[in-house]
Amino acid sequence: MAQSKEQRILEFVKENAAKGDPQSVVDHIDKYCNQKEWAMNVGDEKGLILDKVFTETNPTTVLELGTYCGYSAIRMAQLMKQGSRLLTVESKPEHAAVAKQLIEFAGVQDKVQILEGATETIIPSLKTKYEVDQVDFVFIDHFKNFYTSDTKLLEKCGLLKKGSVLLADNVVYPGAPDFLEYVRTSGHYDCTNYPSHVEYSDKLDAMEKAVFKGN
Ligand SMILES: O=c1[nH]cnc2c(O)cc(-c3ccc(F)cc3)c(Cl)c12
Ligand SMILES: [Mg+2]
Repeated sequence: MAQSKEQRILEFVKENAAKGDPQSVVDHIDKYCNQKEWAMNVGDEKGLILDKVFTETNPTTVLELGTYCGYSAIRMAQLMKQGSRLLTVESKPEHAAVAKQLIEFAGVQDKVQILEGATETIIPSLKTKYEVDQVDFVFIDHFKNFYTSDTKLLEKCGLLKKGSVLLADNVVYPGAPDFLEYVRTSGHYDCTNYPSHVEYSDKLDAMEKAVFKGN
């Protein structure tokens, strides 16, 4: 079986990064994806926006939609306070397998739980199966077609509280126009746009922060 790009990223990190050092893992993923093969990690430029919004929120319960290789999960885990937890949802088993190994190599496995499956199936099970009450921070970075439906599902399942922060990647490229329309016009969110660029590229992109105002 030929090695996948994600497996090559994992191998590069294991051979070059410092084990147990999340920032070293993040830096080496960026180094590989800048110099060798592009990959859809949030990256260093948008990663700084993620860090800033995450730190401002200082969340206890974090949900990520779209794990991929675990880059943003590792980035967030190193900023998380004692006793907080990150649940990250990944639909592709081969991506979840690489993410699990990178998260363990980084030493943040005690804070991060990977949930394999479709978001529309997992979100309704968070309260009962994963003992989640409400989420303080949601990083949306899976597929643009599911941004709006998953946001509405989070609302319907009572997972958002006044002040819960949604941060969505790629709202310009590949783009999530219906999501922007929804959060900006529904009346349930206070929105902020953060212009940036596609990871490891000069293509324009942006992230959108949407703070839930309560029901
Ligand atoms: O599918 C994605 N999910 C989560 N994040 C993504 C991302 O950050 C970037 C891209 C992307 C951008 C430009 C390009 F030329 C090819 C791919 C995708 Cl496609 C995703
Ligand atoms: Mg993305």
